[in-house]
Amino acid sequence: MRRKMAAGNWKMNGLRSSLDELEALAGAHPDPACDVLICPPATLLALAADRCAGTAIRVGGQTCHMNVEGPHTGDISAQMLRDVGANAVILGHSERRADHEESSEDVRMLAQMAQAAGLQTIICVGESQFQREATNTLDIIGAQLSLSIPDSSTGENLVVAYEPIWAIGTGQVPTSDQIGEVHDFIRARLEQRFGFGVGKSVRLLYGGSVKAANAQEIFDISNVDGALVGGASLSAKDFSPIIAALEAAATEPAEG
Ligand SMILES: O=C[C@H](O)COP(=O)(O)O
Repeated sequence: MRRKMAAGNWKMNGLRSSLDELEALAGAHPDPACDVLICPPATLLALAADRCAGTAIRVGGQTCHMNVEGPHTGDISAQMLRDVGANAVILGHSERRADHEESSEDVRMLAQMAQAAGLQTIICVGESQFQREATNTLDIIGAQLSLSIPDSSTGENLVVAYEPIWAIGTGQVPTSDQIGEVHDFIRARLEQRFGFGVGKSVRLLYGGSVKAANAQEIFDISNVDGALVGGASLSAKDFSPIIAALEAAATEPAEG
């Protein structure tokens, strides 16, 4: 049975005072029935790792560079993330793909480096509103999966997050059927490429306007193993009920 995962992406939010939220979260979930990961901005990563030491919360980066070190002003390598205590890194988020023109080929190289450095890679895929309306969603997701995910992936070092771009930060959430269709498709593609064992063991997260109010319904969907949460992960008050909903789902038999 796949262990569920609640991942928080703080994006470009958070000052040192925000780290108090981690203590509140750790206090509310001392022994969670799911993985809990927080990905703060790089400025807070080392501090967050220190604050989370001895708790069930793990920390991760939001991207990394494809080289180990060198003349790349402003960039951070996977080894550097690992060095400050990160266990994971989000790669290929649609905001990175749009703001920094990261292609799926770029994402695959970043993921190779990150996996080689011992980081779990959360690789994001998702369609735009335009692509969904043109009924191209599965073609887009299929291409992103095959180009972004490296051959070095395993059930331990790969997590895939399905994040429809039109649902991110908008309050617009796909229907359960829409989420289920894409998650089932991703599962089938992973099984096809990596074999049944590995394909079945990779966790699939849904991301896009997940809140306490809709979490349970989303976690009941086939092949949804957790969530990648943006806005609602910024405070323990908002993230804690999402984790609780996932813990409740973790006690039910896995589907898919
Ligand atoms: O990485 C997280 C996602 O982009 C979702 O963000 P959101 O929960 O604020 O919609």
